[in-house]
Amino acid sequence: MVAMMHTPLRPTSPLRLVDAQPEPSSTAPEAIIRVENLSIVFDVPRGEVIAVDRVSLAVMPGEFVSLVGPSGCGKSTLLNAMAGLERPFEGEITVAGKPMLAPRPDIGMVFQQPHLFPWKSVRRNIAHGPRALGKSKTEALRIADDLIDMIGLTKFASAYPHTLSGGMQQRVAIARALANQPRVLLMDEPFGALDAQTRAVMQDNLLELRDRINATIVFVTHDIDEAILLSDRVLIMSAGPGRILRDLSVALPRPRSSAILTDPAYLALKRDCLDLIRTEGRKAFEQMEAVT
Ligand SMILES: Nc1ncnc2c1ncn2[C@@H]1O[C@H](COP(=O)(O)OP(=O)(O)OP(=O)(O)O)[C@@H](O)[C@H]1O
Repeated sequence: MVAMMHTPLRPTSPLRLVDAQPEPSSTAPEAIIRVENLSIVFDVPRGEVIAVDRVSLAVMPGEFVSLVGPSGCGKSTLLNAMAGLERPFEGEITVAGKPMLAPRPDIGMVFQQPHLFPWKSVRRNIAHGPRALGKSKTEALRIADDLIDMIGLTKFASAYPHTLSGGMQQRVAIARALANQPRVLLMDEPFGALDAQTRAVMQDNLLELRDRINATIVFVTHDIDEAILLSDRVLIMSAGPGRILRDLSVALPRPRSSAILTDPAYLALKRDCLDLIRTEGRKAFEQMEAVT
């Protein structure tokens, strides 16, 4: 297990969710991720799907932002675009001041499946990125060893992926994404394939890791508990075409633990979020039915 090193990011404040930004967030000058008027349209046999529709958002350095919304509302498409994986698009995406036109080593990505190299040990999976970026073997392995320590898998450094549990593999995938010391970590339902118990442990691990690496994280999830527990802000997306419906600031003190999940105030806020998502989900379903 990862050593506990909690640094409260914000002063203790009452439990509440509030609208994060009364003004368009894209006006913030020091954002590390800036999305301006982004639209992404896919050609499909029946015409076009507007996956993302004129979305603007900004993420500050060190922020943890979750994207939630009904299935098919464009969360993954938006995240992929931030990773430079989705072209062409209309609008503009800049990360650390540079336009996102292709994947970059300063932006790490973690998917629902770990996608590890099956023929490489844990250590070499994690060392792969630094090696590819020209680090010496010694340096790359040193980086890998530090991260293996951080994710609590020291005993498994020489193990091969197929011998690890799903949660352990996903920890390796996160370490591999961190090996290039990304300024931004993009995570697409990284715990979506895990059982509930492993998922809860992984959420705790990520909270601890995040305090240690201080990376900016954008996190896609279907799970509103997960979003509120982990995030500084939760962006709720609307059904197709994909738009940001609400931008909610999670004013919960850090360090956080799953104990907050039973707090009555938290539960009331969760209910508000779920109502919004349910309404959007119904709309998405009705739209799908109308098309098919
Ligand atoms: N490569 C593609 N070609 C055609 N349509 C696509 C493509 N990728 C996504 N879409 C469509 O774009 C819309 C948004 O998809 P996306 O995967 O981004 O949604 P999502 O919110 O991440 O969904 P889920 O929560 O189910 O993963 C959907 O209607 C989807 O069918």
